[in-house]
Amino acid sequence: MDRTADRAADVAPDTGPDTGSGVAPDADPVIETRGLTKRYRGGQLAVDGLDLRVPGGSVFGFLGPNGSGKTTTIRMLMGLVEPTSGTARVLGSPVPAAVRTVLPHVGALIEGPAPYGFLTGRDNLLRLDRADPTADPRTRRARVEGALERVGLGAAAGKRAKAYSLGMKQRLGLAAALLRPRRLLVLDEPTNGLDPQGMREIRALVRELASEGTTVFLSSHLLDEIEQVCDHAAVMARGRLLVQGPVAALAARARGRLVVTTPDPDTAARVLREHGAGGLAVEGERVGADAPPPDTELADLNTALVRAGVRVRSFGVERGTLEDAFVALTGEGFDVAG
Ligand SMILES: Nc1ncnc2c1ncn2[C@@H]1O[C@H](COP(=O)(O)OP(=O)(O)OP(=O)(O)O)[C@@H](O)[C@H]1O
Repeated sequence: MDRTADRAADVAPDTGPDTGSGVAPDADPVIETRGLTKRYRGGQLAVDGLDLRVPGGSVFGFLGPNGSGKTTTIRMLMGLVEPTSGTARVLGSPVPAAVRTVLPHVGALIEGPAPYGFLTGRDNLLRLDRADPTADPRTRRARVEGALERVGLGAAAGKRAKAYSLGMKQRLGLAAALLRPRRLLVLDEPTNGLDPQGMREIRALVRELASEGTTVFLSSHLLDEIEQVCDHAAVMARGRLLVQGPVAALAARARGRLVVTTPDPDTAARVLREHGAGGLAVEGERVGADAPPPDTELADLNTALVRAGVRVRSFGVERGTLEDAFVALTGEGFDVAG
């Protein structure tokens, strides 16, 4: 394993391009853990010395393959699982000690949502709202209708929940979390089991909520989901935090690939090799190589290709992705099956 994987690295917020998140780097953390660890009774070390910092106002992606410890972490943050050691603060208060004062400000969607199947979606929400002693009964209807509309369940509100698809149940769970204003939303794999359209809708909703100032902490095993929705991320593997920071800075750590498209791929590969390029791969008319070090003058490389008679159709460095960063950190592929 790469040595950098032995210690979680923080990526300095100001090293990457502007993420457009509007999150000040020194914003008070909404979630902060120190050495948070969970060893299950069977001896399984599910979370190992986690130092997590989620800035206020961020859309924070908690990324890792299945089994990397995301759900266990979320359960510790919500006071559902007792940590073996370490500390955690949510909205500035220690959990699990202060979980009763913290949780009313946190909307959580953990595990598969389990509405009452014999009740309609609307009646499920009315029931939940009624169970909340702080909810004003006079505004209950409006609150419930507002939450239903927000998640796109307005038209299906009168159907029994047992007739709902998984995606509709997921939305109903989100609507329940949105019945009162929340400072923090914690969503465990919110798009799991959804079709592409359902995924797009949930992602758009997450962005909308974030734009209103709610911090969103969402776990996912989907790299592209984190890149699309989140401005900050932490990457987990085997219970340990590999890296955290702004998504743009994380992706920038991966050097990306130099890609040349040409009808003369063999000559191009030879010239690149002669100029010290590593990781060469030829695929049809596409020649890829590890991106050269930042001090390399790309124009010189291009000139060398042309001088050698390579007809260059396109030439450039493709930006590194979070997946590249993950592979660089772990030396492994991002295996969603765990
Ligand atoms: N209640 C439990 N008892 C024993 N081991 C557990 C328990 N819950 C989870 N584990 C183990 O802890 C490790 C981390 O699991 P966890 O569910 O936190 O990971 P995850 O990243 O959320 O994965 P997934 O997306 O599959 O839920 C796994 O090896 C899992 O088998």
